[in-house]
Amino acid sequence: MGSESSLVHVFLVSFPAQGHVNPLLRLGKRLASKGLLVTFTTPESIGKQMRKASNIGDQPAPVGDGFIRFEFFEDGWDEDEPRRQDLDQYLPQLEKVGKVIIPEMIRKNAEQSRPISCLINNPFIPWVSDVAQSLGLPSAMLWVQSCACFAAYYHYYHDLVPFPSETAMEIDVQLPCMPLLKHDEVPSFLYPTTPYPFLRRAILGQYKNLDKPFCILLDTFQELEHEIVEYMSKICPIKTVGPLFKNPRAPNAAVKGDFVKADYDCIRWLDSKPPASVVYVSFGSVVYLKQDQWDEIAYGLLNSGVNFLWVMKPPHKDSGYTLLKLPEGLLEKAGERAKVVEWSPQEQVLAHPATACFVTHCGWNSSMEALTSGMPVVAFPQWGDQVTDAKYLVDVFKVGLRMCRGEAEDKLITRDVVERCLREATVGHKAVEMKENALRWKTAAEAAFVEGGSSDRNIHAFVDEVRRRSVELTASKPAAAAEPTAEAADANGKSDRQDGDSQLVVSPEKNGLALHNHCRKKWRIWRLICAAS
Ligand SMILES: O=c1ccn([C@@H]2O[C@H](COP(=O)(O)OP(=O)(O)O)[C@@H](O)[C@H]2O)c(=O)[nH]1
Ligand SMILES: O=C(O[C@@H]1O[C@H](CO)[C@@H](O)[C@H](O)[C@H]1O)c1ccc(O)c(O)c1
Repeated sequence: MGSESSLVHVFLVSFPAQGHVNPLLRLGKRLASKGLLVTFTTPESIGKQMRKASNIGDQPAPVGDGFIRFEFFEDGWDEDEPRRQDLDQYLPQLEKVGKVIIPEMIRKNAEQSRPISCLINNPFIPWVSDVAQSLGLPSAMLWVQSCACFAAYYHYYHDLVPFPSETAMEIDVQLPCMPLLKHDEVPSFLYPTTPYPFLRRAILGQYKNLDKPFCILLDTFQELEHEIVEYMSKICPIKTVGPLFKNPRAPNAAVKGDFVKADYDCIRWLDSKPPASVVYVSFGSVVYLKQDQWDEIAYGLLNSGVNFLWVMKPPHKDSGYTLLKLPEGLLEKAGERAKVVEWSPQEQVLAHPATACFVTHCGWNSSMEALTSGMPVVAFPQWGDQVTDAKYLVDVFKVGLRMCRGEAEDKLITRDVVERCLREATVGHKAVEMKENALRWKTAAEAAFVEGGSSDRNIHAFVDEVRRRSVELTASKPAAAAEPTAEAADANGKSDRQDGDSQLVVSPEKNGLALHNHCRKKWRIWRLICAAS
């Protein structure tokens, strides 16, 4: 392991949501384990929660051959600003502030002998690749959903195939190398009637900037989405690097990004239960069901006779949702059969031998975690990618059964249906078949992430490319940075990339680049001295 400041340094910028932070942080740990210095950043509003819930310290944490460290930034709003819950207001604010503050953070890191060689962002904050370009730095993007969803949004954005529209609401969608998607299996933000047009805008924003990252990393694996990965890799520079939540070389479980402290009591409770006897129920960090649906699920769980572990997180105070309650007396009736927590250590729950199946909203992180843990699912998708993930989990990967088709159907799933699904998922031939398939995916996932597997090779190639570009950055003359060419000046401060590969960039942020080079030269001298002594 090198000293922290002698390593190639990548800077990860995350949108502040749990489903975004988790995969980017996991990528960070993976990159660190391969010998990079990784700085992870997201707004302080979330940083504060992460520090409290996940023991994030001020010092760089060693992970494998490298290190990970955290720097949070102020998004310019008060701590309790309710507008953060409104993406149409929050995303422009984040962009306005981020475009100023991220370059400052990068400059500071260079001054402190940690020059940055690459920026990586996740969706909803595509401007990070503009920042990288303006500083003459390479950038990459981590897509945090399936490759199938990546392809669906891509084809929608470029208008390549017909999607449901106001005049043809219920058409099925045929995308290349994908199963036929019924109108309600397409990512629901693309429905003409979506109540979340702001989320469509947020996701599609990334596609405007898709030519900027030199690489698009996907938290999936080649063998899982074989055909569509192959197809999309002919169009975009994608690399599958999942499942990211497994880090075979350097797990460093101490570095976590939970916003809420996980309740480990539930693991002790699981320890007391027989193998494959517990249904785990969680709808992730954003989905919030209606009270009447909650009641039906509660009675379905009670009537089915299964043990159940249920995550009931309180809603954000500004979300407009009211606290969901369990029907009176239900927990008393369930007694030792039930455990309710506000937030679980989900990875451990899914890996626990007592857990039989997972009732999930089918967010992509939960879907990947279930597949990789060999855990069958009962799909209860609501919106966005969840409806497409449910289709894949049930019909393509064959590890689950469907309890609902999504929020757009506006249908109450009754306690009888819940009970029937839970029985089917836990006992009988369907349950056995789903478990066998899930275990096959677990094995395939392991083969992808172990040393030499498809995802490991892709991470390795990515790290090599970051290193190569870092050397190019170092080799580029500070003089070039200090004197923009006429062409670059004409480009009004935009980067002056000569070809796809060259990162010899003239930018208005010339001081940043000059500093980068200056510092890297200092290191090389320092390393020579160390080697000699
Ligand atoms: O009680 C819980 C519920 C969720 N998660 C984690 O939160 C993330 C949720 O991401 P996902 O994409 O599944 O759903 P989202 O919250 O983004 O809708 C996953 O990594 C889960 O492991 C967790 O640790 N404990
Ligand atoms: O994080 C949000 O949405 C979740 O993102 C996951 C990764 O893209 C996805 O798999 C999951 O299904 C989504 O629930 C999110 C959505 C809306 C919003 O206003 C947020 O602040 C975050």
